[in-house]
Amino acid sequence: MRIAVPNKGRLHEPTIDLLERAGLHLENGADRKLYADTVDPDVTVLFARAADIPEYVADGAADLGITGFDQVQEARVDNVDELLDLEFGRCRLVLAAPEDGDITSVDDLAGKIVATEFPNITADFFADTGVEPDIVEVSGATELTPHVEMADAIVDITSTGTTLKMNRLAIVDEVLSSSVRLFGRDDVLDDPKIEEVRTALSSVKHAEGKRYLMMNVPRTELDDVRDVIPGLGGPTVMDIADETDDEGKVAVHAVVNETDVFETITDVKAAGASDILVTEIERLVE
Ligand SMILES: Nc1ncnc2c1ncn2[C@@H]1O[C@H](COP(=O)(O)OP(=O)(O)OP(=O)(O)O)[C@@H](O)[C@H]1O
Ligand SMILES: O=P(O)(O)OC[C@H]1O[C@H](OP(=O)(O)OP(=O)(O)O)[C@H](O)[C@@H]1O
Ligand SMILES: [Mg+2]
Repeated sequence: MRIAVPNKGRLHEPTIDLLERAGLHLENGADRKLYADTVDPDVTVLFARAADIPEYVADGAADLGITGFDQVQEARVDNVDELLDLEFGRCRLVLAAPEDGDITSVDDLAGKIVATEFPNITADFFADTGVEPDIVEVSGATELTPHVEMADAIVDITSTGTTLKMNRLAIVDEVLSSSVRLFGRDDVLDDPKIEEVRTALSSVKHAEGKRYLMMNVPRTELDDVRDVIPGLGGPTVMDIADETDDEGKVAVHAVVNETDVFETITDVKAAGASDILVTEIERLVE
């Protein structure tokens, strides 16, 4: 089974990092190589441009792909299904025009020119509005085009808004909201290996922002401690195998949201817990 992932750019590192955390460690993958083996002999990773990945999957060069939702939409592939939102690479495709110009709404673009790296998404967006500007495809530096009279407006990616601001462009409308997705070709989705990979990746996402809390609690205080743990489901309670432990303590383990850890420690301590340990969680398979 082959997974196509971005070969460079901003999505490359976080994608490799995610595969590694999911246990799909890459092997024999030197810089500039086009593919790498993984610890799983059935899984190979292909490196391709973020924009080409949907085609790779649709055509059968790869079975699974990881790239931005914007790229999947732009490729207009109809034989791939989304399997998981990986929740990084968040950005928006927006319609933007010069801050001090005449274009302040979609309607102002009738008969005008819009430049974009995403002509298909842009065409679909305008088809829904009934306004039909000319769409000019560019391959980068889209923000420049309104200032050199190539276009009246642009459809481009924004996340922090810095690039738009630097180029004195204002958002007119939102076209699409994107993040990185795992997707697969529909004729291979029954393969159990696909579910294995999906589960491994989603277990990393589930573990994000969670901590594992362990503590010892006198049996007599167990109910009080249990009451103050905001766990995912109830905490796990285990006997401590210690014959000399005449107090009768138990070990309590719980998965807690990172944001609740500080308060929970204070609360369980006050309720009688001791020897409290907090650890990170690599993966959480639900
Ligand atoms: N500023 C951004 N913030 C968040 N995500 C972004 C941003 N720019 C691009 N992305 C996401 O990354 C994907 C790949 O972007 P792009 O093709 O521009 O590659 P890149 O990482 O910029 O590398 P390069 O442009 O050097 O090839 C986009 O389709 C989008 O999903
Ligand atoms: O809202 P911002 O945080 O400023 O991000 C938006 C910019 O990010 C992307 O460019 P990128 O940095 O990938 O450069 P590129 O044009 O070389 O792809 C995108 O094409 C925008 O220009
Ligand atoms: Mg880019």
